[in-house]
Amino acid sequence: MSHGHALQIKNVTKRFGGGIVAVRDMSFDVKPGEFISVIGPSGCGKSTLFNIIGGFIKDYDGEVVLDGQGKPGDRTIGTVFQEESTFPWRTTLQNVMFPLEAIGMPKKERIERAEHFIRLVGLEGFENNYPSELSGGMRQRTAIARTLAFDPKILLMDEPFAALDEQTRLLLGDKVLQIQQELEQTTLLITHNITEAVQLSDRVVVMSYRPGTLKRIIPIDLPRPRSSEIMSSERFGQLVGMIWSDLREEASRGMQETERKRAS
Ligand SMILES: Nc1ncnc2c1ncn2[C@@H]1O[C@H](COP(=O)(O)OP(=O)(O)OP(=O)(O)O)[C@@H](O)[C@H]1O
Repeated sequence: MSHGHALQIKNVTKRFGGGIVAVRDMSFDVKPGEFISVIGPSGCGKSTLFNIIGGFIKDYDGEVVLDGQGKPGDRTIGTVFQEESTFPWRTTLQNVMFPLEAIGMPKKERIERAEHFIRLVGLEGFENNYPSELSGGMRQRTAIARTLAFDPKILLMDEPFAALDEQTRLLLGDKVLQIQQELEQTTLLITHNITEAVQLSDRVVVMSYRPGTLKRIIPIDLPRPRSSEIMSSERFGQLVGMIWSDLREEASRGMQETERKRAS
C-alpha cells in the first residue's frame, strides 16, 4: 500500500441548503486493519459523513481517498445500515449469497463462501430461516455477513446495533471483536454509544455538534484480544469518562439548540 492508509478523509465539508453546515473541515486517516469509531451527539453530521465516505453523497468539498487511489462508491466499501436491510423473501443463506450472485461467482463457491461468513457471525443452523424467523440481532448479523462475504476493503457501519437492546448489543460487540480478530477488517463505525466505541475501537474520533468538526481523536489503549469483560476494567472506565467529558459539552449544546428551536 503506497500511503500506508486504508482511507484518508481530507478537509471534508458538506453544506446543505438553508446555510446548514453538516460537516466542517473534517480530516483523519484510517490505517489498514484499524477499527475506528466516529462518535458525536445527535445531529452532529455522523450520517452525512457516512454517506460521503460510502459514496452516497457526491457533492461535497474536500477529498475522500481510498487506499491511496480508489474512489468512494467503488465496490470496495461495504456498508451496514441502522435500518434493517435483509431481504425478507430470502433465507439467511440466500441473503448472504446475494452480492456474490451479482458478481457472477459460481454457485458452489458462492455457497461455500456464504456458509463461511454465516459461521463467522455465529448463525450456523439458521441458513434456511427467513429474516422474520430471526431476532433483530440475528438479522443485523446476516447483514454483516452479507457485507463481509463481498470482501470489502473497508467496512462502514452506521449505528448497526442502535435498534437492539443493551444486552444483545454487548454480545454482538463480542462477535464483532472476534470477527475483527480473525479478518483484520478495516472498519469505520458510526455510533453515539460511548461504551460500544471504547469496547470495539483502536481509535475513537469525537465530533462536535454543528457544524460537525473533529473535536479529538482518542487512542483506545486497551489490550486485544478483547471481549465485553474489559468493560469492568479501570482503564475502560477512564476512557469512557474521557470521551463523555468531550461529548457532554457538545451534546448539551445540541440539546439547548433543539429546545430553543422548539420554544420559538
Ligand atoms: N439532506 C439534507 N438536507 C438538509 N439538511 C440535512 C440533510 N441531511 C442532514 N441534514 C442536517 O445536517 C445535520 C447533520 O445531520 P446527520 O444526519 O448527518 O447527523 P447525525 O449525527 O447522523 O444525527 P443522528 O445521530 O441523529 O443520526 C443535521 O442538522 C441535519 O438536519
